Amino acid sequence: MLSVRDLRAGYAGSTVLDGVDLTVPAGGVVALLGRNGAGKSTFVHTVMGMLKPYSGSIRLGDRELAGAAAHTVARAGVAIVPQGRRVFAPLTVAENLRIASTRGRDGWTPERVYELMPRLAERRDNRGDQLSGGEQQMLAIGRALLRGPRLLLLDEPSDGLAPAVVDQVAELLEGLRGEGIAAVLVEQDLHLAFRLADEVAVMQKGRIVHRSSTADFRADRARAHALLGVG
Ligand SMILES: Nc1ncnc2c1ncn2[C@@H]1O[C@H](COP(=O)(O)OP(=O)(O)OP(=O)(O)O)[C@@H](O)[C@H]1O
Repeated sequence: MLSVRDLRAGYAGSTVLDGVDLTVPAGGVVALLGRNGAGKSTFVHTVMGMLKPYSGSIRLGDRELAGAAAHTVARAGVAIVPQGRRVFAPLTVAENLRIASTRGRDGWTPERVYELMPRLAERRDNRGDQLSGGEQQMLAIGRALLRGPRLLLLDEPSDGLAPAVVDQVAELLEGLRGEGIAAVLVEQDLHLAFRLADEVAVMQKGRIVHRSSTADFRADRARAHALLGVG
């Protein structure tokens, strides 16, 4: 589904991604873990076409996307839920969803998003900046779904949310499992990552240094500690 090979990218000539190899099977969820500054956000931005790679390959199915502009990558079926959520603050929930759903691909409509997230339906006339952090996160996910993605890039969906709200976001993302949407989940919250992901990839200094099933990763606490500095 997603197949990234020897991807190199960075900022103004500096190298952050130093030869990343990562595959995500159709419908599979891979948690991308790693310490601060490892290059996880840079990776999702590069896959999304927001940052042009220096070299390497990003294939979605049989389509090469390395170097393509973000709107081309989006049309190919990739959607991002960016870190910090980035909903349009002056627009209402309904307006935020409407501008994201110009194509209504794969049957995703605002009504279907409201069914999945009843809280958003209740808040449909509230402005983006009147929403709680959790509601903003749900709106950001709803906006991404309206693109009808085959691959969802989630950059720290738990960031800044209270544990109870993280739980709601987790339930929402679990509810998407049957949709066959593949996902790369960048996450510092290991409980959330383990709950949602089938597989774990660990990035260190712009390279993938470990890849295993989530179950295997969880079973080896010493290795998790060595890779992530956590117990
Ligand atoms: N816009 C930018 N311009 C220049 N350097 C950047 C930019 N964004 C990130 N970097 C640098 O790239 C490196 C990787 O950052 P990145 O945000 O990809 O890491 P990360 O693994 O997502 O970290 P975190 O877990 O803290 O979000 C860091 O050294 C960072 O300072």
